Amino acid sequence: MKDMLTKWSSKISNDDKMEIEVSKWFVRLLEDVIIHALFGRNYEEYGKFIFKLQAQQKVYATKAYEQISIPGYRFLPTKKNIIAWRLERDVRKTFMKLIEHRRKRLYCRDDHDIQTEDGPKDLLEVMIKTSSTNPNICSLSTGIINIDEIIDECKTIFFAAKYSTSNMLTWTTVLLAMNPHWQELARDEVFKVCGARDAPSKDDIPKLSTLGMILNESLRLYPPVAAAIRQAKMDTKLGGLNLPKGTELLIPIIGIHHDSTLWGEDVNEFNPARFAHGVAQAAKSPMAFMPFGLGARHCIGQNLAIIEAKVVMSMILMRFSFQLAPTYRHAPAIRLFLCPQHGAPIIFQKL
Ligand code: HEM
Repeated sequence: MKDMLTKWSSKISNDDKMEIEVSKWFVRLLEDVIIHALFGRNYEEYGKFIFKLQAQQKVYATKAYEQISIPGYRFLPTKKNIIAWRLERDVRKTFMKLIEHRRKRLYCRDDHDIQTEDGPKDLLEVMIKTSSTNPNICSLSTGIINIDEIIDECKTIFFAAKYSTSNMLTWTTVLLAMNPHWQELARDEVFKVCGARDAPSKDDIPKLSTLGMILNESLRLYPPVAAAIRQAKMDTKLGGLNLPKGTELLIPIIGIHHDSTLWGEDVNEFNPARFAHGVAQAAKSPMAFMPFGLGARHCIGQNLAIIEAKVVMSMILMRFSFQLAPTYRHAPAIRLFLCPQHGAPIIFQKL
């Protein structure tokens, strides 16, 4: 993070202003955070390679999402499908290599000792330890989860964590650029809570309540994940609806967040104060706010995402004031995730 801000500062000479397209920077920042949290420092190369492959996958997935879906089409060996299948194979192979390497380092040394008695250092280590009930057996199939499940979890986290959190940061920066009053309130709070520290400490994070309200309002107006999907596992009665087993439901998170019967007449306005008394009091229903989904399968990364966003936004607010660039065009679009279609050019000035 400090690296990114130093680069921004060096682009701005003296008290000049500088235009920065923030969405690209936030994506790169999130890649670093995820690689370190999931794999640890030594696996940067693998991580970067997987991100490169997934970025290509996203292009194909977005195109497929925007096209009319013809049943069975995805199984045909068209040029696009062949490329998509190859990318999927390569992602899997790279994860497999990485997990194998890590597992060997953990358990399969010559002396067959467990390498460390310490607690797990990152998420991958947690999963590897869960996958093997007997660490002296060099296998990933004796435990609660197997290698295919570990790979699937890694794929989801790599993809979901990067684009969702970077979009939240982008929209929050755009909204604070559009609303200088709230930008000022957030900055005042950051200085008051963090004092002379150049980044918030672990104890500062929960005290940044205005910033928390701003992040919630940003997630309400521009939820990075615009909808969730559920399938009825059995014949179900839901309110007045009878849902036969197998029925798929699309829960329109973005629609619920913009429903004036739940949020009031100012539903389309940026008003973080609506969250002043907590999420449950912000709307007519305590379930109306669902940027991370609801229920047993809600997002596992919710707390991490909010901590990341508080750290990033407060470090920016400490150093710069910012406003929208004249080239900014407001055009939210769903490209798998809800993002600004033409990017987010912002003008930064050193404080
Ligand atoms: C602003 C950031 C984020 C948003 C808006 C977001 C949103 C969501 C949503 C809406 C779901 C689906 C929940 C449902 O179906 O009910 C989900 C699932 C998930 N998210 Fe996130 N997410 C974010 C960040 C993260 C991060 C940082 C991670 C990982 C470190 C993560 C990992 C996951 C995983 C693994 C699932 C699947 C959970 C399951 O199926 O049990 N997400 N997220």
